[in-house]
Amino acid sequence: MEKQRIGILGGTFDPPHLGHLVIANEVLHTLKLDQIAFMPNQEPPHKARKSGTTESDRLQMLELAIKDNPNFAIEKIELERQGKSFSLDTMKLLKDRNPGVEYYFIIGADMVEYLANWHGIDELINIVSFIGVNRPKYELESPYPVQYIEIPQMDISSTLIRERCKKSISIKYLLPDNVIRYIEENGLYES
Ligand SMILES: Nc1ncnc2c1ncn2[C@@H]1O[C@H](COP(=O)(O)OP(=O)(O)OP(=O)(O)O)[C@@H](O)[C@H]1O
Ligand SMILES: O=C(O)c1ccc[n+]([C@@H]2O[C@H](COP(=O)([O-])O)[C@@H](O)[C@H]2O)c1
Repeated sequence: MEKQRIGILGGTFDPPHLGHLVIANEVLHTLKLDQIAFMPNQEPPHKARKSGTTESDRLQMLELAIKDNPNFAIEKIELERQGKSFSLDTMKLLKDRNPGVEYYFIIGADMVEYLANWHGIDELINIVSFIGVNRPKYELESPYPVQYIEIPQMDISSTLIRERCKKSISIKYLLPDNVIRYIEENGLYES
């Protein structure tokens, strides 16, 4: 039987935005994958989260963001354990749980540049295939094996959205309307 092929888009998703959705869709179709699993981390290994949102906020926003796409799913494995979410630990666990699945780990160019600093990267590259996508202001170059996929450039980040909310600047069209409603109804990112 052929292995199932799943793309993992790991992230903090604080909040999820159109950049994430476009990446997922482009990689899904270019590589003809069976599914893209959005994988929210518990605690990002390389940056501090100061936005004040809860794990439940991030998860609910992600659920809203992907709900109309049958090829998108959420992988909650990193929310099951406390502490920094090192991708090596996660992917070993996922491979053990699902030996019949081939995993493609999708990263933006900022993470491609940072790959040398990932915990246990030399082991991780033997477990997953890395897929790199372009992102404005970052180079798509790495000494590690990364397959590059060209996507429409989008200079959108969660940081930009949080900053705009703080200054009461419109975030319309940068992320799905139902996620914007969640942010407004729950007063996220206001201070
Ligand atoms: N606009 C974008 N273009 C390309 N890749 C992106 C884009 N936004 C996010 N990514 C990639 O998606 C993954 C998850 O990103 P993350 O959830 O940290 O969003 P972010 O916008 O980078 O967040 P923050 O601004 O809070 O650092 C990372 O691999 C990141 O490189
Ligand atoms: O394992 C690591 O050392 C490591 C270092 C930096 C980032 N990552 C993972 O890369 C993904 C994108 O990170 P982020 O913070 O941009 O959302 C997310 O799944 C992180 O857990 C993993």
